[in-house]
Amino acid sequence: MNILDKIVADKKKEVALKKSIIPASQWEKSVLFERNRNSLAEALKKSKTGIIAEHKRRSPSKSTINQNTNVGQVAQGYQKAGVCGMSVLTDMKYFGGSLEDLLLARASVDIPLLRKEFIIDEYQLLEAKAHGADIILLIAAVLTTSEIKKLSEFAQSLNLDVLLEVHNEEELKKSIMPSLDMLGVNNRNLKTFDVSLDTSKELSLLIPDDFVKVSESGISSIEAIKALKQFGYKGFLIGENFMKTENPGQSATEFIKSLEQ
Ligand SMILES: O=C(O)c1ccccc1NCC(=O)[C@H](O)[C@H](O)COP(=O)(O)O
Repeated sequence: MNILDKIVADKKKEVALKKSIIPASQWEKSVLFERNRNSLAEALKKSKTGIIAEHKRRSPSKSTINQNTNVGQVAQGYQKAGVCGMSVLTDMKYFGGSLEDLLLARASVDIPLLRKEFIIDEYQLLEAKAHGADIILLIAAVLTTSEIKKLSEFAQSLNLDVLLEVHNEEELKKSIMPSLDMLGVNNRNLKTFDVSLDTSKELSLLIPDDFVKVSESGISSIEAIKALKQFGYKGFLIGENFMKTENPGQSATEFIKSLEQ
């Protein structure tokens, strides 16, 4: 079993347990359910820099990155830096995140917030909405075409942006549909952890122009972003490069300043 299979197997058990404890109807009572989304897709279309900064304490590929974070402070630092949006990992077992992290980030900033999670069930979309997310992630490697359709249409009915993530041509071909707002190419193979920015470059030509293109993972230099922009990318998801420093917000500020020069 590869790591992605393990994560998804654990996630299925976690979601089943949560559903047995907290009914979906409970999430619909959250005051955040009435909140209008702050669209990441729209922010990226207007932005010159396109940075989406992630809150990531640890990961299967890198183990501990930054255990001593205050998610509210990190969110404020990212907002002050001028990022287009923030990604908040909510998986506890493999990434040390939680839905509370998402809620604390929401309480601290107005920028678009992505719930970074392994979504397999509509219940998780209700949780995302109830904890202040503006965007949800769907990972093509773990979903069928009909699951992507069902989940993305449900997300849109909840007024959430949908970022669909692919890593190869097969995943891309099975996923393209009108209920997606952004297409993300993950440069990291989630089964082997190999990272190559060439993945974004190679797949870019196959992504229809009507989707906002996002390049994800392994990005740590201004040069890499300039090169990816040539391939039509408008968004750049960066986690470890900011989170491994003592002050992720400050690191994002310096990065964005260099990008603007
Ligand atoms: O980051 C991992 O090791 C990982 C392993 C298995 C599944 C997902 C994983 N990461 C999720 C992400 O996509 C990244 O956190 C995100 O793109 C930021 O990547 P980076 O800038 O390389 O931290």
